[in-house]
Amino acid sequence: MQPDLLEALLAHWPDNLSGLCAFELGLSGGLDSMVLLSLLARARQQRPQLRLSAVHVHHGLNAAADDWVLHCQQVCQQLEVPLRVVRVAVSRSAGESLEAQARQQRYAVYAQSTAEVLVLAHHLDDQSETVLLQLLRGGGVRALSGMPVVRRLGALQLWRPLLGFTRQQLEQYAAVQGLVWVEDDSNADIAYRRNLLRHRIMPLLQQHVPSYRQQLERSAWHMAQASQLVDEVAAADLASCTTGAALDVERLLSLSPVRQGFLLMAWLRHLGQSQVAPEQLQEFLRQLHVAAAASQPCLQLPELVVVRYRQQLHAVPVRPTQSATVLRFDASQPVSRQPGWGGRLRWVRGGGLSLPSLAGDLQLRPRQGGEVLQQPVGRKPVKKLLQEAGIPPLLRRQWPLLYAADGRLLALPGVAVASDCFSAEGYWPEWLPGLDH
Ligand SMILES: Nc1ncnc2c1ncn2[C@@H]1O[C@H](COP(=O)(O)OP(=O)(O)OP(=O)(O)O)[C@@H](O)[C@H]1O
Repeated sequence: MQPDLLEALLAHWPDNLSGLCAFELGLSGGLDSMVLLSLLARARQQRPQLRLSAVHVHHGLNAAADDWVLHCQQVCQQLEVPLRVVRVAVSRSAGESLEAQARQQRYAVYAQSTAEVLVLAHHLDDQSETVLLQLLRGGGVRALSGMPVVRRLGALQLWRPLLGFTRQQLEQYAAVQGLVWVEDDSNADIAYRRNLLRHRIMPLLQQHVPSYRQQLERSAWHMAQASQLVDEVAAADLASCTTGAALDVERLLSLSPVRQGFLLMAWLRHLGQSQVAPEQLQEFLRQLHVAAAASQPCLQLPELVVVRYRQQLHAVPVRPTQSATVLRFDASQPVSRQPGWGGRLRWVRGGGLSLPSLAGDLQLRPRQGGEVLQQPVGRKPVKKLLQEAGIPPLLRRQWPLLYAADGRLLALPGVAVASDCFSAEGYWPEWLPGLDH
């Protein structure tokens, strides 16, 4: 029997959305979002506090795109739902597929919503396709968890109230309500894997395993449970292995191999690197295990590199900006973040640069090559000092030099200070490489 969709929607209104009033629906003009528009407009009659609006993203990819806008405008006007139409330009040149780019742009538009809840019309068939697609891509537990009913999207809540209903149920609702919608002809193109599943594979599954949607949904639920457990363990491990912005190698390696991998993944995700191949992580961990303390395994990612230095892992930017940075010495603020340098400068009292040498505008400058620093034994090349301190080559290249207001080289932070500026009561500059998370 066809469930009453409106009744079900109202009965399953998520607890974590109670108290929120401003809802914006992502309206493509297709069947699914037209059904949801109708349902939410009717729900508004029973929940007068609900403020409903809609957003249509015009990608301009389809010849009929302007008609879709018109259609959305007409229906929204009839239902007295304010609609914003946002035009975006999808470039055909970049490496990603058009689909993926269009999707990213939609999410960027959603994220700008002034509503409290952004509502999308994904349904149970979409969920089955998503899980199967992820399986075919070799996705991990997180990807195989499918789409959650509610999740955060920046400051918003993202709600998918139709995940419990099949496409067929939505079609029946649309027929009963006399809804009109637009068809996106690209949905028929089986060159897209999702469409291939929808038009060729799912009908076969339907024939032989009619409950496949519910079974895939069940598996996704198990995966979501496992994924949450993994996240909780990884967060606890991360907290116990983090020292400042770095990870303690000994503590990391004392964990079981599987926890090491998930911990590293959680750390990198905090640093904004979510696309890390598990094989690359495993190889890095293997090298950390076997490499002697003096050797320097590193994990190379598109935007950052993870290196071992003094038994800690540091994530440093691949291309730090490293333009000359002016700073003032302030004993009351011993640590300062230096984002362009991918690290922090810390002052430690007792044996370091004398206060007179620290007066005025100091500068952090990148190495140019050929610099020398005054040492008790004479002037010593910076390159040599960095090598002797056992700093990995990659960090050596980006190590900042500290200059005095008069342009003299004062220190190689964390390594050596100019001996003619030394005072037993002075301040030692420490360089703490690594991005904060
Ligand atoms: N052009 C659009 N403007 C506004 N909202 C849209 C638009 N296209 C799709 N949506 C919303 O997103 C929902 C899902 O649509 P679709 O499956 O095409 O998008 P997707 O974000 O690529 O999803 P998936 O994660 O399944 O790939 C729709 O039901 C609708 O609510």
